[in-house]
Amino acid sequence: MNNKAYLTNYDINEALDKYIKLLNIKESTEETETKDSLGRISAEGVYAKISNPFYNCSAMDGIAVKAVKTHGANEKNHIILEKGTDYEEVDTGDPIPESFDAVIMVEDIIKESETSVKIHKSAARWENIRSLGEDIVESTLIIGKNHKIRPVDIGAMIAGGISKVHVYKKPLVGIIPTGDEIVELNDNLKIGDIIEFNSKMFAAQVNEWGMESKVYGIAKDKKEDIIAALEKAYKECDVVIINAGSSAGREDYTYDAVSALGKVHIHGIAIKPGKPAILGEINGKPVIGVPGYPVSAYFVMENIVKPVISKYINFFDEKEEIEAVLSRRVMSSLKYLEFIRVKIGLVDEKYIATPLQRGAGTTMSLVNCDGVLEVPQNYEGYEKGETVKLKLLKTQKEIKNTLVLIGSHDPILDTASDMMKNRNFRYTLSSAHVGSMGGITALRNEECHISTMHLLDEETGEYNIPFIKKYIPGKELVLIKFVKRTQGIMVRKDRKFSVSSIEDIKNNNLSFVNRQKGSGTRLLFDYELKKAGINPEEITGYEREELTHLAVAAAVKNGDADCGIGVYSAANIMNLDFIPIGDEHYDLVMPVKYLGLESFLEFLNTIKSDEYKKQLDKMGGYAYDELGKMIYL
Ligand SMILES: Nc1nc2c(c(=O)[nH]1)N[C@H]1C(S)=C(S)[C@@H](COP(=O)(O)OP(=O)(O)OC[C@H]3O[C@@H](n4cnc5c(N)ncnc54)[C@H](O)[C@@H]3O)O[C@H]1N2
Ligand code: MOO
Repeated sequence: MNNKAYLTNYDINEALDKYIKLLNIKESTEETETKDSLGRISAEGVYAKISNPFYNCSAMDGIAVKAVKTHGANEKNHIILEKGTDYEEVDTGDPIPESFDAVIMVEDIIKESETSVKIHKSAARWENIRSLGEDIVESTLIIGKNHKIRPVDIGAMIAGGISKVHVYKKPLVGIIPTGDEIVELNDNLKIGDIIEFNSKMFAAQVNEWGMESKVYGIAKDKKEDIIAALEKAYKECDVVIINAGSSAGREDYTYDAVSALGKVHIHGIAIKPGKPAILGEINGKPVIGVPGYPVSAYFVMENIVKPVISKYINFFDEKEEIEAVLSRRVMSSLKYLEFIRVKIGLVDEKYIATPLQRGAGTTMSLVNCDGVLEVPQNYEGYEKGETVKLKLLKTQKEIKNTLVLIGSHDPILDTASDMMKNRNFRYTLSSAHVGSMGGITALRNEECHISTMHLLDEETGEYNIPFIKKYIPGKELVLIKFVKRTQGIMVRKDRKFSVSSIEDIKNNNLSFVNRQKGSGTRLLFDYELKKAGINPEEITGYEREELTHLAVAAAVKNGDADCGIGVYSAANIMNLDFIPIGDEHYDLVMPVKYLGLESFLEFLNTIKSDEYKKQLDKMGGYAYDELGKMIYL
């Protein structure tokens, strides 16, 4: 260990202010073809060189006339005009021949001969003429400075005679992934390898911000190697990002490498995730150490790297903000500004935000989140039900078109979600897997549109309805039959033990992986244990919990446990053997008031389709003879 272990805890805004002042970034500009300038930022106001139109021209197909010659024409009194002296034929956009000052539309004339027409309506001066500069007058401002150029701006600039435009030069951002265990994605991965993907995400972010990126090869965790990579990159690029090695470990050399070639201004910022970020400089160029964990890395890129390097182009798109009601309490450390990923649903005209996993290594939480809640430093957090401001990572329209499902997990939800998008890209199914009882709670608290559950009432042998009546009384709900599915014991095909029943798990002392409390599968397992007269303590691994059928199957496949309980399809997907223990009802429940939601109708049509049922057959272990049947509760 070394002296870097003590990081500072700089307020992010103070850190940015200080760093940006020290760097004193000077933007540079270049000329680009106007037609290629989409998304670039204008470095000066653009003024029209010519007017548009730059001569008086006809706005319609017809004839150019002298207005005075048409006066007196009406339905009763037709006037005859002679070609050449009284009129000339013109098409839309044609210049108005000299001495003419109005245009009559072709629909309003009657041809008398090849050289004469009859009119029954007089024309006012300048009628149907686009006069010089009607659209753009020479010397007027088309777009201002520091403006992100859009397709319409390109059109207007070219109409105004601007073939080239001054824009800020895109900074070239060099990205260096580091680490001995980091490898490019390949077909021969071994235990201990970490797939390199951060640099690809960074490059895409930089491109999205309107800048250029260059990803370097992976530098090994050796000080000399990192210094060599950094030296090359800073000479070739305007900005350098070094990924990982930012904290205080034995092999974290970013700090030393930046110090060897330049200076570290700040190491350690009061944000979570992302605290070990390093803000340094080599010869006036920003060199930023971004933490290795992908989620930390994402937030450091968006909240530190982006505002700093946007100084090269004097612009960045800010994320849209909305207000939402929190569905759970959010606790946060007083020490940091915390970025919390949230799922957002529009339920009953109100945005509801549900916090997602907080781990810094959970890339999927970034994929699945719709927005970010920032809990300021010195804040303990927010209470459930509080209205908070969120930064959106999706559009409000996308959120509006999302059916929010919270409840029990089954792989057929992924299939439905995928198929629904395929049928109509506008609608999305967002499902959060919190178990059947979690689904009941979400329905009761109005956090979701729809829930999935499989809850067996031991007394009556009936599924789901007794639980809904007990836990969500007084709400108008509808139960929609989904599937009957087979649950069973999942085991590896190459097992060296025998198992044909729940009793065998105990008798053969097999290690087990369980589902979380509140999940229907957990209740089923407990029910089966009780029936067999087995005490949970007699099951090795009873306390180890996974959140989904697939996670249980993966643990069994990986050899972390001998067996687990789940649905047939999960065993099938993971190529495991399956010993059935019984069938159960996996149903949908929703408030009646959502039956008309467009996203729900799309979902319902999807799961009722032949294509979907074919897919269920392929996955195996599902019966769907009642699918879609509605029972009003
Ligand atoms: N003793 C301490 N340990 C850690 C501290 C600390 O303060 N004291 N801070 C933790 C925090 S917070 C973070 S964040 C990480 C920062 O880690 P580093 O920046 O030093 O990065 P590494 O340890 O080298 O890597 C961490 C982790 O990141 C993933 N990774 C790295 N590079 C890539 C890449 N190019 N593509 C994809 N994923 C990558 C990988 O999973 C590494 O294991 O340190 C904590 N530890
Ligand atoms: O700062 Mo680390 O970035 O909390 O995960």
